[in-house]
Amino acid sequence: MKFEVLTIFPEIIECYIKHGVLGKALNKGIVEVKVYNLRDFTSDKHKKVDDYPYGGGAGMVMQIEPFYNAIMHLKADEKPRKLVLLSPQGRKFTQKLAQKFMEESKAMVLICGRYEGIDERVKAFVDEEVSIGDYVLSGGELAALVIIDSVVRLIPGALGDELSAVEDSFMKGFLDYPHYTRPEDFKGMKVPEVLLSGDHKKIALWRKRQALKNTLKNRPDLLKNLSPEDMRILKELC
Ligand SMILES: Nc1cc(-c2ccc3ccn(Cc4ccc(CN5CCCC5)cc4)c3c2)n[nH]1
Repeated sequence: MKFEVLTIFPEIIECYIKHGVLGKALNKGIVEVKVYNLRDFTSDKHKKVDDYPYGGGAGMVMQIEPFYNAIMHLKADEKPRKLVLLSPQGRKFTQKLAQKFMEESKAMVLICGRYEGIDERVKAFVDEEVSIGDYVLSGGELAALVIIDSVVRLIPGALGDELSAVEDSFMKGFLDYPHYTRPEDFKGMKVPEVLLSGDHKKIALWRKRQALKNTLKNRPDLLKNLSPEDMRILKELC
């Protein structure tokens, strides 16, 4: 899968993608990330990318021309790609949308604005407008990285054999169970006995109960379409 990122801060993207799972996926050739500096698609000597908003108002707005020039440059190879604009006003990004992007797109262009946003006319050239949450970031780059990271985790082989995105809690529809590792006793804080029992059936049931308990407490909105077994466990918790 190929990601092409349009931004005025390429370093933000370039720095992050070198590390962890993403870095490994890049080294394995499972993923390719190309970052383009929008200033390279300006036509003035000052490489201007923003201007005052028509109609007045605080802050600056990013001009359409650098976005248009960059998008036309990418489209010159006539390869299919999904163009995604990051914005506070976009469609909410979820694990389900990450799965859809991974399944449907061979290549994605992630368009990152800054300042108070970008000229509305850029939207005529994009396929999706996406928000990663109901809060205002300083620009689209962090949102782009969230999308790249969560989509790459879903690519078969990206996580290596020892990990699996399928186990990620949001894939199962509720929150994760608690995790513990050595030491067994840290200043009197002990690991739950069941996890030391070696009884895998009991451990699995304990984990399911804990996951449902966490979900009931923090994200009851996720508790729909439960299996009869999960519903039975949930009823015991109430
Ligand atoms: N999920 C998510 C995505 C983003 C995001 C994505 C792209 C850009 C480009 C610029 N900004 C900063 C920014 C600052 C202020 C406004 C305008 N105000 C917002 C609320 C009232 C009016 C808009 C935009 C971005 C933010 N933020 N959060």
